[in-house]
Amino acid sequence: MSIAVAVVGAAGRMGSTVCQAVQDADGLELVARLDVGDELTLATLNGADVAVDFTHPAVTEDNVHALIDAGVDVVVGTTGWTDESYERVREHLERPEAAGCSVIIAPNFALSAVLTMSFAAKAARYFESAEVIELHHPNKVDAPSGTAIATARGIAAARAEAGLGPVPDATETDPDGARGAVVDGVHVHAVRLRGLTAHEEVVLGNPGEQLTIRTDSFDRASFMPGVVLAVREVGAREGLTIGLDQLLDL
Ligand SMILES: NC(=O)C1=CN([C@@H]2O[C@H](COP(=O)(O)OP(=O)(O)OC[C@H]3O[C@@H](n4cnc5c(N)ncnc54)[C@H](O)[C@@H]3O)[C@@H](O)[C@H]2O)C=CC1
Ligand SMILES: O=C(O)C1=N[C@H](C(=O)O)C[C@H](O)C1
Repeated sequence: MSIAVAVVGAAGRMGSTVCQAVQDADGLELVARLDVGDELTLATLNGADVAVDFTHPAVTEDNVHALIDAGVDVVVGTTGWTDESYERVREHLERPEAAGCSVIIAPNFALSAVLTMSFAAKAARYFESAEVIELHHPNKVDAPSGTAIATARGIAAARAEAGLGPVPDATETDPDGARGAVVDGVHVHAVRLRGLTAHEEVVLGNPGEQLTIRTDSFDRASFMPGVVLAVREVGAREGLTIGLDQLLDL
């Protein structure tokens, strides 16, 4: 039996690519293409088992709650999630009327990006310094990227677990924010450049040495195997899953 899939944000860069990937995937059937202005109801979802959301950070949480209310499993690639918004989804999924629904939210579905996050967290405890540089197309609406935030948080957690203190940094004056955003103590720098798609570099430093871990998504095709895997797996999971790494044997 095939899995019926609705795509929310279907007219966008990712949504349109996901529609094609679903149509090309064995055992998946595209039953609805929804975009801004469409309601998310049983009728518009057109019998979907799973809805995939690639929309906008300002609307994705509301979409997920509406999709759970409509009784479908949800796969989310949209960024902008916080501990608080994750918690609200978790609580929603625990309500009796949401029984049987599950949600996967991943800041990045590309294997190279998922491995970059994993390798960076593994390496972090061995280095005094760690910074994240993300580089994206100039149409991206949010900065830093969801992937960079997740990477920085993974590095920070590993450093804390290893008992490392703050990264060394003698900066005394930085009126214009040249040192970038600071996510859990890790500096994150965002580049927006015509010609790029989605890229990230993690730089880790010790006296006399540097480790660079880099991921490059040259094409949105890079995200599709991860999205299709999540669509296939979401029905077998319970509650909220955060990150594609949870579906891989890393
Ligand atoms: N997790 C991952 O692997 C990836 C995540 N992303 C994220 O996906 C999101 C979308 O990125 P793009 O496709 O590049 O953006 P986009 O701007 O090309 O597409 C977004 C689409 O969502 C639609 N939309 C906006 N509000 C809506 C609403 N309330 N209901 C339904 N549709 C609505 C827009 O009309 C548009 O068609 C961003 O947050 C981006 O960071 C992007 C690439 C990979
Ligand atoms: O907007 C994008 O393009 C991307 N967004 C995600 C993010 O913010 O991490 C994933 C990937 O970097 C592409």
